Amino acid sequence: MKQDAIIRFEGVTKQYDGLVVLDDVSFEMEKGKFYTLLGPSGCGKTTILRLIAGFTEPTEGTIYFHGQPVNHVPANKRQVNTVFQDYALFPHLDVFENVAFGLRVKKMKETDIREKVAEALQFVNLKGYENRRIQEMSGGQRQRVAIARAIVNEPEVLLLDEPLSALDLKLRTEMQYELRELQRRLGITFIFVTHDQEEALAMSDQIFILHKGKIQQSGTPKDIYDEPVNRFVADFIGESNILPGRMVQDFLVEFAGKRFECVDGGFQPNEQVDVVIRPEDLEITAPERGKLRVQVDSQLFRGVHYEICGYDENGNEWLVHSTKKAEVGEEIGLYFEAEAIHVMRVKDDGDEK
Ligand SMILES: Nc1ncnc2c1ncn2[C@@H]1O[C@H](COP(=O)(O)OP(=O)(O)OP(=O)(O)O)[C@@H](O)[C@H]1O
Repeated sequence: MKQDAIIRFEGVTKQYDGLVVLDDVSFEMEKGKFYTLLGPSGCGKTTILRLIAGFTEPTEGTIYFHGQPVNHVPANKRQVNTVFQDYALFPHLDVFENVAFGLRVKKMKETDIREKVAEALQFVNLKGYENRRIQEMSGGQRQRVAIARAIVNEPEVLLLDEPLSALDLKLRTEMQYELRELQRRLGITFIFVTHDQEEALAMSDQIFILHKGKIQQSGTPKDIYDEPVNRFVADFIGESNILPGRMVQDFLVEFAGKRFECVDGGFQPNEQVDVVIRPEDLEITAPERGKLRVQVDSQLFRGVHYEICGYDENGNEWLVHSTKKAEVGEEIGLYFEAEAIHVMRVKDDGDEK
């Protein structure tokens, strides 16, 4: 175990009425990092948060905080606070009293409460809003009140369950910066749940990708984007061209009816593989200069690039992001470096093939 692991799951399974929601999940989280649980609806993200918070217990396996088992430790005895999707603020109380709530429950002295609430509101840039009613606050401000209410308790871990999903895109992007910055300043562990892959890539130190009750991959945003371990991850994170292929030998892979040099090794000769090439790693050339020939089927202007879709001679679909324009019906060449080819073992990702 790492020295500063604050939370550890060991073989954690969670079932509801016989339905396996988490299946033998193990991981560690360190102090002071920004973690994101990412995955499609129903993959078990909220269940992990509920297990960490102590709202529910594992069916099997053990959860440790600082190396101590906590399966039976109640929620109010854990150094964990949660910011919920709907914020769960008290509409009849003003901002100050919403933030002070947990401290009053703990029967803290009034002077200490004033000091701590002021500090928490300062942290989320809401100084001066103490006497406002919740109804008079915007969506982004309510979000910040909810965060202040959680951090005022000085938790070791802050759980955030899709906290930005109610906000419009512009505010959401602003709050992404704010939350990330807040986490850095506070230095506490944030565990953030989202099903938005761009949000996860932008905010996290480490991402856990969940699917069908299993962690498919964990790593830094860059690791996961550059080196997805299976089809599910490659497809879920960013846009990808994913093709079935065969490893001829190390550093030589066959797909789309041709052989290409690549930088991946350690495979069995003739091993079946999946090949990923990101759309931005494809370059449009004259047909005779490309590694593949593609007939352009559609084109969309996306502001920073054109999104071009076409088919090669074998009927494989190709998505290309390019600053160069192409004409529908035109034959183009696609060039890519050996480094752009990412070869993955055909691993079971829980999906029916
Ligand atoms: N208390 C419960 N009783 C029975 N089934 C539950 C319960 N809580 C969750 N589930 C089921 O467990 C599965 C995982 O739920 P969970 O809320 O963890 O998913 P999620 O990844 O957070 O999804 P979403 O993004 O939609 O919130 C779902 O199929 C859900 O219906």
